[in-house]
Amino acid sequence: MNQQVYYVPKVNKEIGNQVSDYINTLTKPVGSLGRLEEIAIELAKMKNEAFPSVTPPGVLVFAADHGITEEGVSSYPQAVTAQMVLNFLSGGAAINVFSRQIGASLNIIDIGVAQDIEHSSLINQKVRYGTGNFYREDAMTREEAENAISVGYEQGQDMINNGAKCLILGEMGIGNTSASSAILAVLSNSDIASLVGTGTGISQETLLHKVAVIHESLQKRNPNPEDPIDIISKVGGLEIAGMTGAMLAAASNRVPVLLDGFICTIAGLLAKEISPNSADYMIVTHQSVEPGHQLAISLLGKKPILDLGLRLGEGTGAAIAYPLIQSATLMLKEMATFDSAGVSTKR
Ligand SMILES: O=C(O)c1ccc[n+]([C@@H]2O[C@H](COP(=O)([O-])O)[C@@H](O)[C@H]2O)c1
Ligand SMILES: Cc1cc2nc[nH]c2cc1C
Repeated sequence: MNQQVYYVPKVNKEIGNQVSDYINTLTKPVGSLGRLEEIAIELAKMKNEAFPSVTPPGVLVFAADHGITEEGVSSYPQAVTAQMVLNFLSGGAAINVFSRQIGASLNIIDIGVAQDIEHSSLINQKVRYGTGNFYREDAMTREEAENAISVGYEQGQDMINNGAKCLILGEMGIGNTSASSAILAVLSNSDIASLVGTGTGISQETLLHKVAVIHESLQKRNPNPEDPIDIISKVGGLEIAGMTGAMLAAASNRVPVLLDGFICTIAGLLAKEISPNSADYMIVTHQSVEPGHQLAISLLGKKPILDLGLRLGEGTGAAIAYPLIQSATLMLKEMATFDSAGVSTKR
């Protein structure tokens, strides 16, 4: 296997206990800020700081194409990936709107779009022109899978070096719910039919076809469940591997990562396979409509914050949840304690 090693420190449980005690001294009934209190404690453990900050956030959107689209598994043509990249670059996509709303820098990375795109703001890190159609051939070579992870790692590191205090990861790739479902079936040893969803919105008839295509592909490709690089190279996606790499960079730097929907969470599972401690730096921001998402979240050992019926991708759900995570940090930093405010704790 000879896989590259990514060092990720353990989170600091001790500081988590201290912050938990401190939260109980703030001017509110004990436990009354519910999930926000848990998030504040998690952030403190990740950052090894009593008063962690997540401001400013940095958003990375990885775009790539999927050869499996040749099998008719998506309701949109492959060309939409490149068209949406241009839309991201001109500021009109949902992730542009929400990134502006939360004051985030937004980087768009072409890690494997099937056509050349010329734009001064595009980060061109194309590993190859889309994946191979995994119904007929491997999605990519092992080397390409490793390169895509390295590209993601470098992009994550750059965003952190430029001052991002948390990373929001998103993707764009027509066909990537098929790749993600295939990866999840391998990692969870589950029946593919229970995981596959309608992605961008296919009919029930096409859904049955999608299940059959992925089922047969898995039999033909037979990825090794113990080897995440093998899984990526057989049935994966370049943008998925890119997000995995960015998550490893964040975790190595003790920077929290806000996970978006189904595809992003699958990248999280791969990062956890590569470096188990990395999962401790991930926050699952929402529950996507894709049926496999619930299983993926539970394999990460997480609870989603929001359930808004989202199925867009691009990092949008994570950007929408960001203000709540910021609220958790501001609660810690700005609320008065009973002592300092002269408020009584007992009747
Ligand atoms: O994030 C999600 O949970 C999600 C669920 C369904 C679809 N998507 C987006 O839709 C595209 C993949 O859908 P599909 O049907 O082409 O496999 C891809 O660009 C994703 O960003 C995203
Ligand atoms: C229009 C469109 C926008 C998207 N953003 C993420 N995935 C997408 C898929 C489509 C089809």
